[in-house]
Amino acid sequence: MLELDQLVRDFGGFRAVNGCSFSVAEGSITGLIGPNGAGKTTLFNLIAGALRPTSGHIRFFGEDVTGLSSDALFHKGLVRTFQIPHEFHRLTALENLMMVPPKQPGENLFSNWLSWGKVRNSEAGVERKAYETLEFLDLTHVAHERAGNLSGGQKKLLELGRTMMTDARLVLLDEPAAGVNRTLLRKLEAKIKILNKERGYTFILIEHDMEMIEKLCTPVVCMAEGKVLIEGDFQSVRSDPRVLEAYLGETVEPA
Ligand SMILES: Nc1ncnc2c1ncn2[C@@H]1O[C@H](COP(=O)(O)OP(=O)(O)OP(=O)(O)O)[C@@H](O)[C@H]1O
Repeated sequence: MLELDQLVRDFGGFRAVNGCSFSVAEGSITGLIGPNGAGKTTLFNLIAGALRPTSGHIRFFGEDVTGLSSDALFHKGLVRTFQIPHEFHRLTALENLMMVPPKQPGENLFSNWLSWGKVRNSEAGVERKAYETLEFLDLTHVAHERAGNLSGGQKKLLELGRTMMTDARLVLLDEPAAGVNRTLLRKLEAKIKILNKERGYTFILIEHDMEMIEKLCTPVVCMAEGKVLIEGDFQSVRSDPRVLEAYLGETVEPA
């Protein structure tokens, strides 16, 4: 589904991503781990079109999408969520979801005039879908609450919900566990699993919470110093001495 081919990204004289290559299979949940500063978020920004690579290529379903804008990628089904959820604080949870679908007929004043019936039907459809999404996430009790008043975990669920309002194929989740309490975390994991198994979403997940990585992710890709250090199942990656060395910054003898 996604192929990264020798991606490089420089910031001035500093190379944050240094020849990164790996592939993501459709239907997988790939975990992206690595110590602080390994280049994970920069790589996400390259994949999602927020940054242009200095060199290298990105292919999505075989098409070279290197350098496409995040908007263009969004329309192709590649969606990213953020470490800090980007909800509209003053809008309700329901309205936040209704904001998402691109190219609603209601967006355009001229088409409003020409086909107001179509606009009304489309908006009703969007509202229904938004309610269904809130039901799926067990958030109906906060449907009319301002998003700014939701808890950190509820905001993460809402962010996931925004991906469900699109025709997402590949979702990039940036530290979904950060700042989420244990109970909501289990719920978030369960929802990600259902979206993967039943709705066919493919995920790449940056996470420092190894419990979440272990539960959800195969394969796991470990980055260090802008490169892929090792890729494999959770157990083999976790027990690899190079991974321990990267995290601890010192050589550890294999067990
Ligand atoms: N806009 C920028 N300008 C200059 N340097 C940057 C910029 N963005 C990232 N970097 C540097 O690139 C390196 C990789 O950062 P990045 O945020 O991608 O790491 P990360 O693996 O996501 O880390 P963390 O796990 O701490 O979030 C870091 O040394 C960072 O300081």
